[in-house]
Amino acid sequence: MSQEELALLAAEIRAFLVDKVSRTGGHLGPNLGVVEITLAIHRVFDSPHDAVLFDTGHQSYVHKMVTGRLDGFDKLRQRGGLSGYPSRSESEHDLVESSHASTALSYADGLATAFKLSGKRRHVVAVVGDGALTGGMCWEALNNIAGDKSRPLVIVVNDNGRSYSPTIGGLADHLASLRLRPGYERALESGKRTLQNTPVVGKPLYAALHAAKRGIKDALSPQVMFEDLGLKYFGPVDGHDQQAFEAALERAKAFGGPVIVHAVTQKGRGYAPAENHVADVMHAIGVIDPVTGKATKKKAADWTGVFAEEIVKIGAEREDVVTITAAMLGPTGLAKFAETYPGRCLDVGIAEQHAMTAAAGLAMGGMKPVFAVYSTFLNRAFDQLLMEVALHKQPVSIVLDRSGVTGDDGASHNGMWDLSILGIVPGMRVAVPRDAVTLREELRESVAIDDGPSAIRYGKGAVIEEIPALERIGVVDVLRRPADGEGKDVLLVAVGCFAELALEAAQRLSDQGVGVTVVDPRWVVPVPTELVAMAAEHRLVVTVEDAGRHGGFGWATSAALRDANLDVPLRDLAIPQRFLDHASRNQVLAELGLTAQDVARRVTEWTAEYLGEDAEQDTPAEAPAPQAKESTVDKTPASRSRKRPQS
Ligand SMILES: Cc1ncc(C[n+]2csc(CCOP(=O)(O)OP(=O)(O)O)c2C)c(N)n1
Ligand SMILES: CC(=O)[C@@H](O)[C@H](O)COP(=O)(O)O
Ligand SMILES: [Mg+2]
Repeated sequence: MSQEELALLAAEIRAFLVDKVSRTGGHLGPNLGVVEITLAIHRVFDSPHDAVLFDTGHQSYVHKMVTGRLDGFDKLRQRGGLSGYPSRSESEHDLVESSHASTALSYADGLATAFKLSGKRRHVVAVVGDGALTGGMCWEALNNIAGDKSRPLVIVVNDNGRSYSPTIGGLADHLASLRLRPGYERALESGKRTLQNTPVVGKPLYAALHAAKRGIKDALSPQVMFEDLGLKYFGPVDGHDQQAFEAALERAKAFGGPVIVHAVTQKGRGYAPAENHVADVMHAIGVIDPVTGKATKKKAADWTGVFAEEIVKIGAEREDVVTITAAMLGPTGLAKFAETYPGRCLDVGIAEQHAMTAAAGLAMGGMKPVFAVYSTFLNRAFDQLLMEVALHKQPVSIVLDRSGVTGDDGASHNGMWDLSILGIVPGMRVAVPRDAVTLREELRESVAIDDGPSAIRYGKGAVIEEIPALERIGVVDVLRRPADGEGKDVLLVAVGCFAELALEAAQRLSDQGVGVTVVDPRWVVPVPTELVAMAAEHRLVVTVEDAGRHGGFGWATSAALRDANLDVPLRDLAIPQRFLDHASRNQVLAELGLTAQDVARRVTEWTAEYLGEDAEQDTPAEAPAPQAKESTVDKTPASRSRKRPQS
């Protein structure tokens, strides 16, 4: 294609992105910014012979378009449709299922070594954003990449100055300084003239400052920074100037060793509503009107919003409260806090590990840190939580957003591992609110804890204002008791947002004559002792949670019942231990059998199995086959729960 044709193609791609992503939702801003660099990479390199990697992968839509997946965009991020990230099952051009940031350079280092060892002459090209580059893994990788200069490895730094919000920290300042370089040169020049012409200061000071110039330049120039690491650096290049960027890539390719090509791009490029979107230049959108860029559906009150409001109130009451985000100020609900209390909200970049240990340091220094993070990204900071926070009994509050099934972002973004990993941290306490009222309450309870770590977890989407309790016993809320004339057949333990589902299931069961008590444990780690006592009064315990089954709440409760020598049978409904395909949250939950109808159906089956014929009921006709995982732990043939004799 000629340069004119390429410019037309870029414009067509942008129009296509706006048209499709406005209908499905997805990562619009990042993809509008990488049109030219993606085309250039595919023109200069030979994918899939050459390995092309996108860090995080949310900016791989254009790559998908030019590798034969144009038709898939009608169902982007929907069940059975294109993934929102590179996907190995979709194309041989996708090498990794990226989506957790800052991994591409490590993959690239490994691939380049593998190609070298197997004698293959294949280039590796990794595109990494300025945001992703704030993650520690990138620097571990750069250190190793620079250690072997014989491998053809091209790192494209896609520098748009933003993660969601402007990228922060020393590295970001380094990159930003480049754009200001003419000003920097002029400042140096004028400083030089002023000093030379000032008789009192005179030549010695000028000489000293001149000697320091190299130091100043080091501090301001990313070129020096990368070259000091031993990496060849080309740039900065205008990442929207296709010809210039291709020329830089050709040079990088010819160089033959590890090289950084620094592309300056504009996130949201070419679509005014994105370019003018102050908060995050449409990093990730829902369905919008493509003309105005406005959301077509009114947003219901959500969990993040409730947290956002309450933490601002808590911040007013306690000056020691300091919040932390790993580059997700808006999405985790901390933007208002940061605005209200400047200096008391730390955006540390995509650096969850650092965030956790910095939180420990803040707590040691007398502050009350509140680290708000998506549940799936907590995985990154597990060791820091275990060793730096928990071992030192530091009162860090962790606020886990997007817990449980999130759906459309696919396997990596479901927050289904948090209870499993938090459950093994000594001294850890975890609350799971069921509604907005308990979220506010449990957040305050967490912030009040001063002798160790605690977490509060909630999911994606709308929140109910209040699901009232009949009574609180210890920390446990009783939401429903068996109707008059019904026995204490089933203790249905609903974790967090599943309270509503459990109440509906209980009503279905009551209609069949099964007596159900529904409780919300509120604090799920450790398992409340009151809950164990309640279990002893019932004939069957069923737990239902929006969390991974292995090591989840049902798992832990089962162990607690065993420890108490209780023989009451327990069945747990939770997310099975497998990676879940992308689809809407409700579709995924339905596929897992985590709906009120399915829960009622399973409990009906179990009551027949465990409670004998007196409780046997017909299975509701309309219920589909359930697939949620349940355990067989504590399955006893006894028709009554009983205290096991002490031995
Ligand atoms: C470990 C991890 N933490 C947080 C995120 C959430 N996240 C996704 S994209 C993004 C910003 C990425 O910025 P950058 O790499 O500069 O890419 P851009 O969107 O600007 O192109 C963040 C924080 C993530 N994907 N992985
Ligand atoms: C790429 C990434 O990790 C985030 O952008 C994520 O897709 C955001 O998800 P939410 O839309 O749930 O905030
Ligand atoms: Mg960026």
